[in-house]
Amino acid sequence: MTGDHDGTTARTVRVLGAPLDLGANRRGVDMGPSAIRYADIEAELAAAGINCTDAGDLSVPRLETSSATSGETTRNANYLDEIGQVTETLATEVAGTIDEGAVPLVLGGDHAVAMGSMFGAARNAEDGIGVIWFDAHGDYNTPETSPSGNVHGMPLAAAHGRGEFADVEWADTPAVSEENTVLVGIRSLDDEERVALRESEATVFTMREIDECGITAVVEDALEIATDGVDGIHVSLDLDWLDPTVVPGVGTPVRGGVNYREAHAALELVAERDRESDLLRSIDVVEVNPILDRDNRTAEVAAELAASAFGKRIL
Ligand SMILES: NC(=[NH2+])NCCC[C@H](N)C(=O)O
Ligand SMILES: [Mn+2]
Ligand SMILES: [Mn+2]
Repeated sequence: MTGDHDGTTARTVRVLGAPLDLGANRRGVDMGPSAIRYADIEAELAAAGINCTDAGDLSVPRLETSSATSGETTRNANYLDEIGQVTETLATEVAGTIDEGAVPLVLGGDHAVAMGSMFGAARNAEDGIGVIWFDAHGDYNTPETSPSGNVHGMPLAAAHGRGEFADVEWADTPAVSEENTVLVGIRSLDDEERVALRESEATVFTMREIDECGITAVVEDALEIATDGVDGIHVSLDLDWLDPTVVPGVGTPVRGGVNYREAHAALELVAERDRESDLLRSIDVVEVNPILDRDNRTAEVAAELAASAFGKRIL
């Protein structure tokens, strides 16, 4: 558990910028942390009654100066070694933040940063952690199955130690419990990724389940499954979870996503459950690409959703 907290004692949040873009094949996502700060995440969190400190950005190798040639060192997982250097540092920061009794809010960067967040969140979690993965994509490829070689399509499979990731010690995170992993809002899977997800013990709520049961019922179920028997959960929010009409600034948009209110409803439920039972260990908010955005809209939505996850309410 991450400390006592009954709704009156506010959470302390530590913002960690992770401007990584080596996991995606479209540049610009490295500017995500700046854009989300520009959207005034601190004011949004203050409105949620949150004490917030900003630890700045991790240093990240630049593509321009990187000596790695994609694919050569690690088969079909571009820049995997460089990404590992970043996520190892991030994991240490995340674990340290949790030790201090604060909640790390990781601002991506591409979704590969979640490997570091989960690794750090799982450290010192005796009973393991659950994960709720809000995304259009499964991010369940491995180097063997990925059609793109982009590591941002692999972080969840990496945490579960699938395929080649079983031998990557900074990625494989046994304390991330597969049966406590829940994906929500999925609508784009590659063929082999679909097979891998079906085989896994993770629960997948696709857009179809949201259509049928509504976002509230789905997220309540997700919280139930993710928190069962573990020390807490990591929440990973890929902005492409939302419909591209709401968030134009993402690199891999997929139509048919959740709308603005559904997204808030989901994260408000996370906050509500956290108030009751103190389950939130860490959050990441990823894949905001300001180059593709319009008027910083996607970063604003990212900041607002983070505030909802930490308890900002309408009334
Ligand atoms: N975090 C993301 N936006 N992931 C997109 C992944 C897209 C595709 N499934 C791939 O593996 O290349
Ligand atoms: Mn995605
Ligand atoms: Mn993703």
